[in-house]
Amino acid sequence: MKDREAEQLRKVPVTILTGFLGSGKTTLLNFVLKARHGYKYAIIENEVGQIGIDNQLLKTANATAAHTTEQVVLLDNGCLCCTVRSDLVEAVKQILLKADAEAANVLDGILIETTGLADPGPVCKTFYVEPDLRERTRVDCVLTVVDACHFLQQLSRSRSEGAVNESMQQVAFADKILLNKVDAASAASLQEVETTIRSINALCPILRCSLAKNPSELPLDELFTAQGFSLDRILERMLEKPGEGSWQLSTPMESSDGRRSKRAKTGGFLRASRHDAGVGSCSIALTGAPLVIQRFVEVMSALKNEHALDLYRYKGVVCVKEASGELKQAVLQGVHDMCEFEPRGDWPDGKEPLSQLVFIGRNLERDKWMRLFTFCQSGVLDDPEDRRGGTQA
Ligand SMILES: Nc1nc2c(ncn2[C@@H]2O[C@H](COP(=O)(O)OP(=O)(O)OP(=O)(O)O)[C@@H](O)[C@H]2O)c(=O)[nH]1
Repeated sequence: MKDREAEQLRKVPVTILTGFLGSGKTTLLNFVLKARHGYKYAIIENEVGQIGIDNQLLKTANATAAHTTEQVVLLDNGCLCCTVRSDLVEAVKQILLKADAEAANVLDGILIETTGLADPGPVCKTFYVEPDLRERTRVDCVLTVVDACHFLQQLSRSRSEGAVNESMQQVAFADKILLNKVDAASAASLQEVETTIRSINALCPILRCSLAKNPSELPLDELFTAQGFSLDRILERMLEKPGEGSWQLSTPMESSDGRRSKRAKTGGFLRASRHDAGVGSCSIALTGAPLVIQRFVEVMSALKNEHALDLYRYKGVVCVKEASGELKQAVLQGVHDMCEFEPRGDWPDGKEPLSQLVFIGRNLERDKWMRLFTFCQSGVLDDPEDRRGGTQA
């Protein structure tokens, strides 16, 4: 295993658990607290309001489960995505201190249950920007519980003008989805829910389950170590399955300019699939030429600055050309304005350059972005013709 990956795996994985009201989050956490599954998780519960009901339910469960040593911490001072990030930092530090103090207390993970209305973005960001948390923990996955019986209804319920559609947002953010209550839904409606989920988030794995009926069927270790944020894992998955699902190429790309299209043959891209409110997924694939790294970095940073609020998740593996002329493989992943981009070795000799990017969020301007990324394919930095092109971005 590479050093970088090994170092990441040494950190305590943090799972951000979301899901609309009543989807089954507390049922899942109760199972985690009560069952003899052999893992030790600390749970951070976020509730808005004066009285923490879920927390009491969880505490009851914990009290009857003497064999567990998990901790439950309640943050009840407001929604995690809005107001209590310092509480969150403090809670995580306390959990780590306790684990350090008890030699036998090997912590398998920290689970954070957000309120049914939270944007997980700022929660993720807290773990990247706070040095102590970054040192000891890693965001592993946004896990979204979907209620198979009520999801379609929740998705289309009327909202005030401009209000966020939380159910849609939670699906859009997900690295993994637990499609819950399958015991109470028909095969046809399950299929319809899955198709709708796919129209919002074309990427994430969907695991059907009955958290109340058959919780022990859940592969907890896989669930809480999904590595949805790991650059190495993203690279691995995309190289393993380059032609699957949202990575398939479809509509041929229209070149923005004939001269460039001769130099850089472009593969195509999957048209954005969208639900209402403009939330959807959009994949872009470019072949025929690498992306000039400085241009790509410039385009990505402009894109995330301009669209930070609307970009829920984005991931990609790209073939970049460095100033030296060398081709490298690089991986990126981001949430809102938080973006990680790192090289992952040389581009394999003889392999045709291929860059694949996926964006999930609102108001995805795929045609415009496609033109911008195509522009990144042209020229080399010391080429005067290329410099002329640079002013057109
Ligand atoms: N039929 C069925 N019902 C379930 C299942 N899982 C949970 N429920 C029921 O769904 C209801 C809501 O479950 P909770 O776990 O409280 O949901 P939650 O997401 O924590 O809800 P909030 O705290 O309101 O956000 C409860 O009555 C559960 O018993 C399931 O697998 N099948």
